[in-house]
Amino acid sequence: MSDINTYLNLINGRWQQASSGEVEASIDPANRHEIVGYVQQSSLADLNDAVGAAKAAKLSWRKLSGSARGEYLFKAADRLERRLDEIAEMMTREMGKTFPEAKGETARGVAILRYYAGEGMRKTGDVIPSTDSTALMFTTRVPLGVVGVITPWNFPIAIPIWKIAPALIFGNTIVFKPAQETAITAALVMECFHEAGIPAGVINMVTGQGDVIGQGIADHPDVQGISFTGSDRIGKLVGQSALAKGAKYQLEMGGKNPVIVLNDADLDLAVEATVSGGLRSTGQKCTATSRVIVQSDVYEAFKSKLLTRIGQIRVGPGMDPSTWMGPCASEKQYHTVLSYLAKGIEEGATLLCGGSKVQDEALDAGFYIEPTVFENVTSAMTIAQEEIFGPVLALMKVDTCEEAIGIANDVKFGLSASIFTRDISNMLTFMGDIEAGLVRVNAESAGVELQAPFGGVKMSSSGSREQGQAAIEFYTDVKTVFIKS
Ligand SMILES: NC(=O)C1=CN([C@@H]2O[C@H](COP(=O)(O)OP(=O)(O)OC[C@H]3O[C@@H](n4cnc5c(N)ncnc54)[C@H](OP(=O)(O)O)[C@@H]3O)[C@@H](O)[C@H]2O)C=CC1
Ligand SMILES: O=C(O)CCC(=O)C(=O)O
Repeated sequence: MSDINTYLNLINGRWQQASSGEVEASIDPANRHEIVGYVQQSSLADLNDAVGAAKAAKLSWRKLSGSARGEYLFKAADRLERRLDEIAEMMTREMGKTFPEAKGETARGVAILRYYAGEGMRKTGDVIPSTDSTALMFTTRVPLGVVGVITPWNFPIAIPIWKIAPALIFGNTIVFKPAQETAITAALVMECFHEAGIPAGVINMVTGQGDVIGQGIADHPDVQGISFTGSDRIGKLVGQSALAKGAKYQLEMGGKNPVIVLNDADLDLAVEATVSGGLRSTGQKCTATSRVIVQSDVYEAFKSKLLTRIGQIRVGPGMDPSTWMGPCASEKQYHTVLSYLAKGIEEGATLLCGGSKVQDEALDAGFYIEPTVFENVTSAMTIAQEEIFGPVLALMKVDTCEEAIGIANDVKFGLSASIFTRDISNMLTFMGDIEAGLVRVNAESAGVELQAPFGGVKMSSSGSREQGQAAIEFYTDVKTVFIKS
């Protein structure tokens, strides 16, 4: 283990080993024999210490002015920006995303920190006229207290920061449990907060198994709010635990996002957006395109352009500048995707390209899957219903816009959806009838802007919104104040 770094928990301002003394290797998905580093395999004792530290720090943190809290976020943003290449490279080595995408995500983390640093100077309430003319009535906002942040591996910087930054600026303290697959990247982000001089206990990170540390956060009586992104299966467990103890919770749980291509669409634009939305990050985005619903007159032309474009994709290690698409993030994810490919074939979908691991000896040690397109996919099939989280597109042919929207809505998820058309009435019908939190017209299904509300409907979300001004709704409680002179 001598040349490979070991990363520690951050508890009460100190870097600490897990009390179990156990560590876990983080593996490079581009080469399963490469250990990127070791992370702590923590126990509930470590989690209790972290929650205790966050609880002890919460009063002095909430008593600071918003602008004073914002200063720490500005400093953390500066640190992250200075270390952008180094931290982005770690992300690529830990979870396989290409280096340009990892740099883009790290830069997004910097921008999110600065956005919320500025929020510390903005209004937190309204004056409401009372029926009593001698009274002053207004609303103000108070923090929840200790907030638990549980995050996945697919956006190891952006997702933690878009939860942590608003939680901090509105006066909460944090216990953060990143996905174990990307716990080193998370530790480097924590270093940026630590180097920014954030007071001890305000932000704590404990790494370890989800069913121990994540579930422990969800169950802990001193954690008053939980923000979770991940699978719908685990999201439900987190929501039930939070509800049982009376904590506020927020769940973001993925999608089965459709792109509709109508007869009057700009096909080149639609193809480019389908490829980018479906296959960037190896399809591992909750906003990724997975169903492509195409109107019959342009179906063959669209299919042919799509297959030509996909044929040009170069799969390889994320650090290789010629790579367009990297490996799946982990062995578990790789096997999950392979099992969906087998299921698609078994249930009668027709394979147009891809369909298996990449057949290239040079890539044998990595978790590489070919970009895959199925056609003759029906809504009854598993690959049209479940989130695959891999480089897989399902083509579905329809006759009308209404039929397309009906199929698009025929899933339990409702995160993002896009349509390609030049017809304003089709755009308006889509905007009104599609069951999705993010509606995109002539643009890919992925692509979230930090200043706009983000979240879904149905099983994609617990109903609240993240990012932008919407974040204040989750990370604070409203107090209505009535003062009589
Ligand atoms: N909406 C999205 O953006 C994402 C969706 N997914 C979907 O989920 C599938 C599985 O991915 P996976 O990584 O296993 O997602 P999970 O939902 O298992 O993991 C998300 C986070 O929750 C933690 N966790 C695991 N078990 C519990 C628990 N009982 N209580 C609280 N927290 C827990 C995980 O920890 P740890 O992993 O360290 O054990 C991780 O930090 C993917 O194939 C994809 O379909 C996955 C990631 C992101
Ligand atoms: O599309 C994006 O940029 C964000 C996607 C996302 O939040 C996710 O995959 O979890």
